[in-house]
Amino acid sequence: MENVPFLQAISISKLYTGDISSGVKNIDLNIKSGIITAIIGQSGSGKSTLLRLLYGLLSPDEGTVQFNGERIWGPEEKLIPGHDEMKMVTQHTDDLNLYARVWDNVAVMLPNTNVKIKEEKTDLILTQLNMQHLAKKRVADLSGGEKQRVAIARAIITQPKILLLDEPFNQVDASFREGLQHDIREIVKQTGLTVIMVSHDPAEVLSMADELLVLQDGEITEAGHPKLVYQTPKQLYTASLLANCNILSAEEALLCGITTHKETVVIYPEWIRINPALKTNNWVISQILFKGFYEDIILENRDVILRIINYENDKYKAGDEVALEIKRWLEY
Ligand SMILES: Nc1ncnc2c1ncn2[C@@H]1O[C@H](COP(=O)(O)OP(=O)(O)OP(=O)(O)O)[C@@H](O)[C@H]1O
Repeated sequence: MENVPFLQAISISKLYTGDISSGVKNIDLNIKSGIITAIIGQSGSGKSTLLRLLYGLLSPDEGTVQFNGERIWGPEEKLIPGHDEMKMVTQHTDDLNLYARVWDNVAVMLPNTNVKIKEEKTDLILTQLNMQHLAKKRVADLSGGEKQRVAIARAIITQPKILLLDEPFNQVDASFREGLQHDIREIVKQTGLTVIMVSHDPAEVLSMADELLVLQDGEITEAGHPKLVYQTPKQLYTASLLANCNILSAEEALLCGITTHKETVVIYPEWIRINPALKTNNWVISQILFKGFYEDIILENRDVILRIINYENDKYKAGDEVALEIKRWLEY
């Protein structure tokens, strides 16, 4: 079939108990195949609801979801909710057999028709997810992050067309999270798997996603490549979700030399630098926070506070008076 959208939501709405402030509203969506689409939004913005609607775990009140042109039926219409060609992993790993080995927990997802293929595929997926060393361990003896890897391996081994991830890295500590994110990206690249992930972690969605959807109060308010959405967010909501930005009123922005007719000015920390060549030393460093290979510097000018990133550690100290160069800003 040519030109049939891969996964499409057509004007779907789902309101819980008739409450118009919960759920999702009138969402039109085209998920492209073979890429990672990330959905980001504040807590309660409807991310999980949207994911469950796409998977068929919830029925929309209005609209339809179509996968390869066929309607996805919700739990009211289907005995076993969900879709055969999709797998969903959440932060709960309840369906793992705690007392069985990791290898068996993964292998059990495949049929017994060809034991050799079953063994090869299980070994392959454990290698792809860098967990061969865990193969013989009991799931009960694993850390939260390792259990999460097992859940992802179980989902991927059946070769679904779509993998839905609902905050799957929450249990995984920061040092292992990046490894797992990298492994999933590699699998997407190698196999053409389509991933739809929900997260509230900007670093995660910016580094993993090919396409970013921003959800606000149950509606998609922005969509696009993460770099584009980050650099030129259309809404203040998006900027404050994605960046730890400085938000100033128009009056406060005057202290940065910015004149605007809009209400609010947003300056990302990396758009500001201390420039010793400028002689207007009207900002005072109030705090320097050591962050490893960089520092967060907090500056004050009257009642206005700015946070900037400085990669030249130890060049400045609290109390220094400095001049700032603002390279870019956004107005709302
Ligand atoms: N089963 C339910 N019954 C009633 N209200 C619900 C139900 N599930 C979710 N909601 C409400 O719908 C809104 C969206 O919830 P949802 O879980 O989709 O948001 P979310 O963006 O995934 O939030 P979080 O990041 O906190 O997980 C919230 O206001 C939530 O309280």
